[in-house]
Parts: sequence; C-alpha cells; structure tokens
Amino acid sequence: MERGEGSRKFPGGEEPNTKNASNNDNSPADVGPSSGPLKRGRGRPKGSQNSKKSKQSDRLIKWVPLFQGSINKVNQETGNDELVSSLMMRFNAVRRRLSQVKNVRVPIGTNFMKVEDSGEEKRLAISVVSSGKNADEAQDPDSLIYTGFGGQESDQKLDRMNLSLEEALKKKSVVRVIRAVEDEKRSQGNVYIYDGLYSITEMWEEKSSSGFKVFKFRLVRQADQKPAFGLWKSIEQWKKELVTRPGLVLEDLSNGAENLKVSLVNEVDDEKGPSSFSYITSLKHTVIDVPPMVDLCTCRPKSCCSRDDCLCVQRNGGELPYVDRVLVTRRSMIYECGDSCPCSNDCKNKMIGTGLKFSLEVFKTMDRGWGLRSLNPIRAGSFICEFAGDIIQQGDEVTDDYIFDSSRVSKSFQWNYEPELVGEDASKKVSEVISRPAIPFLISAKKSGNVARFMNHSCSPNVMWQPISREEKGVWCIHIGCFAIKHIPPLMELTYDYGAFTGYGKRKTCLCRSKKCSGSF
Ligand SMILES: C[S@@+](CC[C@H](N)C(=O)[O-])C[C@H]1O[C@@H](n2cnc3c(N)ncnc32)[C@H](O)[C@@H]1O
Repeated sequence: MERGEGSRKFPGGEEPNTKNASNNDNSPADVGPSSGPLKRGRGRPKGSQNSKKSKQSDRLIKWVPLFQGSINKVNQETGNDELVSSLMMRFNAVRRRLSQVKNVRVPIGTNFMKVEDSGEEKRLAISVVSSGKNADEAQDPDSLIYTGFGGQESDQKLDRMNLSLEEALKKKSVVRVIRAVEDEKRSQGNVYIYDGLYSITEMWEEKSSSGFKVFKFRLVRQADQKPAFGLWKSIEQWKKELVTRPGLVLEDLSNGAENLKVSLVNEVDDEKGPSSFSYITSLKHTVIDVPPMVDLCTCRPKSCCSRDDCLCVQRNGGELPYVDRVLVTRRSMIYECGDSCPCSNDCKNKMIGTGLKFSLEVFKTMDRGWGLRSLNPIRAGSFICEFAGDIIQQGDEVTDDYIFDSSRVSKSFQWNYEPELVGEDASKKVSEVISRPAIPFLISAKKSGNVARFMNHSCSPNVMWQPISREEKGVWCIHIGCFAIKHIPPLMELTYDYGAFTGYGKRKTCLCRSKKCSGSF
C-alpha cells in the first residue's frame, strides 16, 4: 500500500531526480526543492512532534529572500540550466546541513491540479510517486498498477486523489511518474527516478488482503521516451552478472587491486582498451603537508571521531567533515584520522584508503577517448575515489595527458552551506576557496594510476577534488579525494574541471558540450 510509506527517511540529502509533490494529500511536505517544502504539511497538527521541524521551516521562510537575492529578475522569469543547477547545489548544501540536525522525508503520492470542466472545478492527477513496494509496481519498466488512496482499515473512497486519477483516466491526460528503487547504500532509503509520461488506461476495484475495497489504476508508459526506470532495472541485472553488460571488454580493469570490480566497456568502436599502465590505488609517493604537523590524535578508540575528543577533528574546525559518509563542508584541507590514531577503519573521520564505494566503469566516449562513470547513483558529497599516481618533482618536464596540477584554478561554485540561510551565525561560514598549497604539487597518472586517470574535463563538472591530509608512519601526507558535487545518476559521465591552463602539458580544445564551455583547458 502507498499510504504511510511517505515517512521513509533520507539522511544525508536528496536522491537523483527526486520530486517533492506539492498539493500532496498523503504526507506532509518537507524540506525539498519545489514549492512544497517550506510550508507546513496540511493536516499536521500544531504542536505535534513535528513542531520543532516547523520552527526550522519557519526559520527557512525568513531567510528565503537571502536565498533568492542572487537571482536577477530576468532569470527569475526565464530560469536557465546553470542557474537551476547552482540553486540546487545551494539548496542541497542547506539540506545537508539540516539533515545533520534532523532526517528528511520524501512524500509519496499523487499531485493534482484544479481544472474547470463545464463550470465545475475538478481535480486532475498530474503526477504520481510510486513507492515500488507493491509487487505489481516493482518490476515492469513499461507499466505499473497503482493502488489508490485510503485507510488500510476501511474501504477506500472515490474522492480526493482517487477521483483525480479517475479524472485523468476519463480525460486521457498524461501523468508524470516518479518510481522508487531501493537505495542499496542505505538500508532505510529509496532513490526516486523520474520516469516520464504515463497514461492511465484502466481503473478497477478489488479487495485488499485485509478484506477492504481498494482502487487499482493501470498506468502505461508512453512510447518513444528514453529509458529511465528501465535502464536502472538493466543496470541491476548487469551488476549481478557483469557478462550480460553490452560492450563489456574486461570485467575488472584493476585486476583485483580495488575492493570492487572496475569494468571496461566499449560500445563505440573496436578499441580493446586504454594504453597500458600499472593500476595502483593510492599516491605512490606522498606529499608532505607543509608545515609538517607533529601532533597526533590521542583519543581513545571509543571516543574517537567526536568533536571534542579527536585532535584530527579539531583540525577541521571541530566539525566532522563527513556525515553519513557524505562530505558536508569543503575546505582548503581536511584532516583525517591516520595510521597512529587508535580508531578503527570505520572511523567517521576516515575516507582516504577505505576503497571504492561505487561500481565504476571505464567506457569509450565518442570523441574524448576513455571516460569514467558509475553503475550506482551517487549522492552529492560522496567520496568517489582518490587521485592516484606518481608525484612529479618541481622542475621535471611535464608533457603527458594524465597530470593533476593543484595550481590550476577552477571555476568557483557554491557548495558549502550558507549558515545565514539556516539562521546560524554567519561567522561559521567556511570559505569555498581552496587555497593553493604553498608548494603546488603535480601528480602524473600516465605510468601508474587508478580510475581517476580516466576522468575527463568538463566546464560544468559533477565531481570536485578536495585535498586531504592524514598521518602515515609519522608524517602528514596530502592526498587528493574526488567527491560528487551533485547527485549523479547511474551511467552519467564523471567529470571534473581541470582548471585554467598553467603551461604544464598541452592546451587542448574542450569538447565537453557544456553551455558554459570555455573552449579549451
Ligand atoms: C586525464 S586524461 C582523461 C582520460 C582520457 N580520455 C583517456 O582516454 O585516457 C585527459 C585527456 O583526455 C582528453 N580529454 C579530457 N577531457 C576532454 C574534453 N573536455 N575535451 C576534449 N578532450 C578531453 C584529452 O586528450 C586530455 O588530455
């Protein structure tokens, strides 16, 4: 049944393509990107256990003008992709912050609009969010049988949502469908996929397992739409049996070096793989953090990772950089617990060296050689991989295509949350500017490297890099961690901004196809 499933919690942020339904009768609107989130949900009693959250929402309403301040009138009218993307990033930063305080709900149900019909006002269903919990809904990518609304302990009535779905059937109008799949990374979570337009082709009544009348609606996906939910279903199958993946060249490019297989796929031409290199999982030579730090974390195993006890966490301004394995604040340097810290490997302040979290795929692009993507959806802020390779000494001649240069300046973007938007002290703001290290460092992944060497450049990237320092055998060493800037759906190419050309290597013409492409990198 759909009812009650809206209370599923999503710590750590929103899912790719998640929609929040306004006018949703089923579950209270909450913090989310659409018009719904800032209102208190209808039917939620004042002074209930949600009142704390309502206060938080009220605080948000107060600060909305600040949020909108940077959008000029023309853009408010027309919008544009870049602006929407940047707004979503700011919104998600606030959401990440609020998720640290309280979990976030995604409503399940139907969205409707009011229409005039022969002088009568009617409700017409326009979108449906399916939980996928009902056996009929879970499997078929081209259709689903949707259960109507009503209590589980009485007959459903032909009113409100059920009436709006019946109206869409009568009018032969389309509904937008959002379908859920289980989030394999979080036992309590779902990922919501926008699956395009469906028609309601049939409606009937039947008895539920508890003996009450329920309405059922058959929804059929309209033809000639790109697969969305269907693609996720195919990916589920490939992950179970990699050999079924079309274009598979190699099951594991890392040859067992990584904790998860890195598949190699070519659906474009006959090339059998990239030129050879040694697969390593971390930086071969370490870069010593300057100035060297001598203090090591002294916390005891059980108390490690907390704000007060852990010296490493205190170096991060007293805040844990990761919450639920998601990077919550980007800084010039993040200090992780290291070799001499007494904490275990699942310490909340350790990310580097903990292995891949997503099934990654190196694939042949149409025109930029090989690229990298994931078979799993990736939440904004998730750690993707380290940039592994050899450290190039200053003064060495650098000519290869696999250079990571920390002195390149990338386009700035707003990723950290803005304290004033959640009513917090503005002085808590952490600068977005990743200050360039005193001695810039260069990594070459030409001879030795990992999956990061396949990440192509984009002027509108979905991955960012973050310097991370941790103690290894008594010295503090810098690593480069790659994190998702946005929620990234499966099979979307992972790209980062290489930054402005500094003279190392060759300047190249950019083929990223972003609307904001600067032409070269
Ligand atoms: C670090 S490698 C990335 C992996 C590479 N595509 C491969 O096949 O091994 C960087 C090189 O990829 C190509 N490349 C990356 N991003 C590109 C872009 N936006 N436009 C054109 N070529 C790109 C360029 O040849 C660049 O020197």
